[in-house]
Amino acid sequence: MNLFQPGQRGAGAPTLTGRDDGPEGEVEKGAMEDLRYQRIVVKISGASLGSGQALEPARLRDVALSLAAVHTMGVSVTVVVGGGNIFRGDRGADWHLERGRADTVGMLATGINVLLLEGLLNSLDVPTQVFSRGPCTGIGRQYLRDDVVEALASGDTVLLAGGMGVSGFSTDVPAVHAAIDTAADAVVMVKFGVDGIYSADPAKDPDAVFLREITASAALERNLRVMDAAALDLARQSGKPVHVVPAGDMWSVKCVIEGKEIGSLLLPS
Ligand SMILES: Nc1ncnc2c1ncn2[C@@H]1O[C@H](COP(=O)(O)OP(=O)(O)O)[C@@H](O)[C@H]1O
Ligand SMILES: O=c1ccn([C@@H]2O[C@H](COP(=O)(O)OP(=O)(O)O)[C@@H](O)[C@H]2O)c(=O)[nH]1
Repeated sequence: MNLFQPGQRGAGAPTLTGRDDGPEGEVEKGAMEDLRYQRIVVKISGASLGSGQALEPARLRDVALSLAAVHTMGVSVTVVVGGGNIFRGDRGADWHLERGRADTVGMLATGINVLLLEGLLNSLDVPTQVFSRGPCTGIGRQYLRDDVVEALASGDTVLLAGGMGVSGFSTDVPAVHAAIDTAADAVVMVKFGVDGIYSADPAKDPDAVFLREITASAALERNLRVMDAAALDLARQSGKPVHVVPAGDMWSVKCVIEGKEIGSLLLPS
């Protein structure tokens, strides 16, 4: 078992292109045909934005730098941001909230994260457009597929707030959904506290075994909880590959795009 800690490899003072991070930090623009993917959806788990705390500026900056590096490569990116660092619907009972209301709070939390991430990306000269659903409506523009596709075509990085905009989902679902909507090649899920998919939750089962690849059907059958079942099923149906990579390696998304072996691959079938 190999659980990464956030910031493990991002501790230096990375440049926009990540050139200070050794060979895997090098980013060259212009060789698009050499890249594994040219259009992706990145799901950022809220917990990645603050190790231990809800939000840490240094963690947000690492995430923004990693997305800036991907933008520099010329890759088209839609970013779906979670809210679990601030609030999750399944915590509602602690706050005497019924589930629907608690999910509304969770969706609003994704909006806070998106606004902060947008600010950091803009400070790095990454052009962004924010789209939103449900209770986050008013942050950026309403999510409309054609507008999102147009924003990506203009070269802007798209940020999505509010998940699907309705109760009962995690933000893993809108990540796969956005990949379908934007005809993305793949989804990259940046997960906190884990470096990929395991045979069981490695935080609970010391005998959990790392799985380099697994099909979505097998993950569903084995009830693996690295993402929610609805997202697994959507990945299976849509044929979109989903990479699960560690938040603790700030260049993990770039590594996936470059075709390097990192994390686990959920194969659609
Ligand atoms: N089969 C599994 N493989 C990997 N991680 C798993 C698995 N089942 C559950 N997990 C948990 O999923 C978490 C990552 O999901 P993430 O969305 O980042 O966190 P959260 O669900 O807390 O928001 C890890 O911290 C890990 O403990
Ligand atoms: O379409 C959605 C997406 C999210 N949520 C709520 O928002 C919370 C935060 O999202 P998520 O748990 O996916 O955040 P992450 O764990 O990825 O940070 C969830 O727990 C849900 O309560 C929701 O109700 N509908």
